[in-house]
Amino acid sequence: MPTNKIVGENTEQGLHAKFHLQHPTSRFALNVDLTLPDNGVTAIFGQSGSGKTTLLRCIAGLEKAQQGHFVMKGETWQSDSFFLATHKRPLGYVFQEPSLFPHLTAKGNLDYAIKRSGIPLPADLYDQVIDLMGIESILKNNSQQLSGGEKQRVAIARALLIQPKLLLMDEPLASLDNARKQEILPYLEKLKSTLKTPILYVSHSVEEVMRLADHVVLMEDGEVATQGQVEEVFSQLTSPLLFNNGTGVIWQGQIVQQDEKWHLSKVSCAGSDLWIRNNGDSLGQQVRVRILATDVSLTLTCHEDSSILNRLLVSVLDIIPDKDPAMALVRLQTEQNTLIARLTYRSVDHLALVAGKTLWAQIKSVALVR
Ligand SMILES: Nc1ncnc2c1ncn2[C@@H]1O[C@H](COP(=O)(O)OP(=O)(O)OP(=O)(O)O)[C@@H](O)[C@H]1O
Repeated sequence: MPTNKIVGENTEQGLHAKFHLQHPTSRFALNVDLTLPDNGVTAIFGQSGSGKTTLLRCIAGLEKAQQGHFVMKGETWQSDSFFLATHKRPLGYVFQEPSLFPHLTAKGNLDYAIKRSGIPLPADLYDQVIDLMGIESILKNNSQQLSGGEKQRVAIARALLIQPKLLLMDEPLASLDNARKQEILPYLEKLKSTLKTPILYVSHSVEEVMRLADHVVLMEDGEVATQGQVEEVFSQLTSPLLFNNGTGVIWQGQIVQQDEKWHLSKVSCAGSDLWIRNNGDSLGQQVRVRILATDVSLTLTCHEDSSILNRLLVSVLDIIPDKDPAMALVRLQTEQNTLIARLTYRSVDHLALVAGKTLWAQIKSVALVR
């Protein structure tokens, strides 16, 4: 494979994707110019028809954009004068539907992919991937006998065994029912924490994005509406897509104290401490918590006589109208994070909320998402 280094450009790190594509048969146009991290999970998030799959297909070389540039860690896959064919791009692609060969066993599907990749497999990688996806016991099963969730785990293992430099996942959970989704999500979390390969993960599920993503690209009408760290994007409230029942924030933290008596753990999140139920996480562990806007209420004084465990001193950043005309989303500044409370306008008026006002946020529930 050619190395295709771009001379004179600082592109040794990160992914650079620039595409302009106009489908001849539709009004849709993709116009993106993105620089993304070359590690962790980047979620491509957006409503149906916003261009998420088209972007992934351009990166894979499955869609030939009128103008296309793609450089990964200094290696050009596409430019004005160069186009690396899809089968030569070192990527794994996991689709919504697992698409295994029906006449082969799970193992047969994996062996076929390894052989086709032509890259020698390090001795321990096979076992590591099988273990990571938890598919040891189903390897001998014919792929037609596998459940939807098992098929998808085999398909992910297959994508990993070709040793990709980039893993593209297009709504890998979309064809599964909720129970199967919940079954696979822990495998994806394990994958993310074990694997060094960057993952571009297309989804329109807030839950999946909040659980898995480090970085988020929000797509609207073929363009990038916003992008950034997952905590940043969800606290901005710049897009109508972020206004729904799942509106809330994500905080990164660390377990700093265990309370054996009450089965609680204290999570320190950039200067704000939160008590959560002890989920068996060990001291020092990095965790991610999600606080829904509907679980935050505001008081002018600190209510220590309340059943609510978590109270933080906050100041009002801004007040944004919700989709429901009776409701407002109040963005709040904590020590170093942003918090969002969903209140009625009547409460906003009653508390005389204005930007800069200091008050107490009571957090009814904090969910551990990782
Ligand atoms: N081959 C094609 N020819 C014409 N139009 C297309 C083609 N492929 C996609 N489109 C259109 O491009 C737009 C973006 O489609 P795309 O599949 O990228 O969206 P998406 O955000 O991935 O949506 P979803 O979440 O529903 O999968 C849509 O309006 C779609 O109808």
